[in-house]
Amino acid sequence: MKSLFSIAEIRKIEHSLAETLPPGTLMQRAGEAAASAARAMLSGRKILLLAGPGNNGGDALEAAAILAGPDTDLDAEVTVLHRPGSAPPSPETQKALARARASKAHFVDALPLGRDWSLIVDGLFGIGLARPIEGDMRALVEAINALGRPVLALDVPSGLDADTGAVIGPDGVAIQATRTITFIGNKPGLHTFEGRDYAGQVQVAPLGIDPGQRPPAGARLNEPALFARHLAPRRHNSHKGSFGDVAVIGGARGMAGAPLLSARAALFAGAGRVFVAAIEPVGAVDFVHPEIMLRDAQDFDSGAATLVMGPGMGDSVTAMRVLFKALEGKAALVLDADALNLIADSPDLQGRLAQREAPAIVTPHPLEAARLLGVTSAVVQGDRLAAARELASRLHAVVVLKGSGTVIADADGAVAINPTGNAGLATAGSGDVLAGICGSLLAQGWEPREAALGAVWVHGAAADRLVAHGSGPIGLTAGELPAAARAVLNALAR
Ligand SMILES: NC(=O)C1=CN([C@@H]2O[C@H](COP(=O)(O)OP(=O)(O)OC[C@H]3O[C@@H](n4cnc5c(N)ncnc54)[C@H](O)[C@@H]3O)[C@@H](O)[C@H]2O)[C@@H](O)CC1
Ligand SMILES: Nc1ncnc2c1ncn2[C@@H]1O[C@H](COP(=O)(O)OP(=O)(O)O)[C@@H](O)[C@H]1O
Ligand SMILES: [K+]
Repeated sequence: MKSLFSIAEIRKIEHSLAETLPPGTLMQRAGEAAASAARAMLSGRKILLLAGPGNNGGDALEAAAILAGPDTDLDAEVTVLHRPGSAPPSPETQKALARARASKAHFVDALPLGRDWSLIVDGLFGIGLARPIEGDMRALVEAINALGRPVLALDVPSGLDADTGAVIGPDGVAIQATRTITFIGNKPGLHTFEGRDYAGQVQVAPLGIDPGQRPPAGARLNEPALFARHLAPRRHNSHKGSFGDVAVIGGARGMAGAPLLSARAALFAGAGRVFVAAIEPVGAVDFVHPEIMLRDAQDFDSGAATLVMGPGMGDSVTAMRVLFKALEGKAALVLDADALNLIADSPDLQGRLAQREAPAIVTPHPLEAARLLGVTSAVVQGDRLAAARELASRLHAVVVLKGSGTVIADADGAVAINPTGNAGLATAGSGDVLAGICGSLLAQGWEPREAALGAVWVHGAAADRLVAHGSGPIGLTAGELPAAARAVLNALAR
């Protein structure tokens, strides 16, 4: 189980352990884990450790004491840049400092000239960062980032909020790490918003704490185990009616491509029959995928189909009418793009959505989520988990808050962050593909939460697969995603 612990949850674990473990045990273990991670990353002889005023600095000092200590077989030059604060350090940090001072580590007060560090270890601030990094600490962070050397961050890159993945700001700075070794448990902020860029590869050091001893975490990383039960082999004796119908409703004038992308994705993700009911009909057939049945949204009877509403739908009277009808009906719904903007403008439609009994998945990007919540997109991004939770509870739906580290939340408060995907997805139409996959899995009988988790995971993995084969991230197109998603789904099913 890939748990993600908030700062408050980690502090609670720390408090309960303090009663049973001798003082300083956790810091010693953190220092040992940090020293082995540093050795594994090291290619060269010069290590610089940055030690800040708190216990994160203590971890770095422990690591320095080990790397340059009497028992080391490491042939390296260890330099420590120690920045104590005005308040006295904790007793365990004082001990770590004494051990580091007694080692062969060389202490400096300012960043030495030269850029030939083989590795820089960031122990400036961890989960105790209380305000933006300012003054000479800020200058130090900027100077370290400008060096462009490999950086191992301890617990969390200094300056990053471990809960939200936001650089603590306004206009804040954070250490740009190559790798982050995070202690006790994994943390949400390392995996969403700016977190993935700042943390680099994330490694968890449990510090000898049995995962079973930790209380349940409030969030987790998405993984196939969360939805794999729906990937059972298909029965030989099945027919197109066995895998559900999807109808994509959208496509205002000039926006015909959006519902077609959704429909293709629904088809490639395994739905039995796929329709496009267009607001502004474009033609009789999709010549690339003649399997898709094209209809006119005005007089379309969707029957029992799962509806994917919104791709390129616009805000015309017709769009409003079909949305209203869908909210009145009993079909499972995926609401995306313009459908979300129409709902954001109408408290009545929001109320209707919240009161429906049939499943609904809503797939806002941060601006659409902001409109639905009546805040700015900066507020949404400032705490993506909270925004997704709030929206799921208000709309009584599964919420997929898109972006780097997509957040999936349900009305019961369960939250997951998705680890797949890459910046190649930052291209027009990739959201339409995601909505189509969501609809397809719903139509095939997946539970809404699992359909959302599965669709987001597969969509990201499809993009990762395309990048691995050289078709991205530069120039990856949304139209390539459905076939890659199909390959990912079949690989998972095997
Ligand atoms: N929680 C635990 O059980 C463990 C914690 N450990 C380490 O301890 C860290 C947390 O330690 P702390 O609570 O001491 O917190 P930090 O070391 O993250 O920093 C807190 C210190 O920085 C100061 N400070 C905060 N924001 C500042 C700013 N913007 N500018 C200047 N000074 C600022 C505070 O006044 C305080 O002195 C973790 O991230 C981890 O690295 C480890 O030793 C392992 C076990
Ligand atoms: N940098 C990124 N890393 C991972 N996923 C991303 C990134 N940028 C965008 N995405 C994903 O791409 C999709 C974009 O959807 P959206 O913003 O609705 O675009 P559009 O409406 O043009 O299709 C979402 O699934 C989003 O999570
Ligand atoms: K740090």
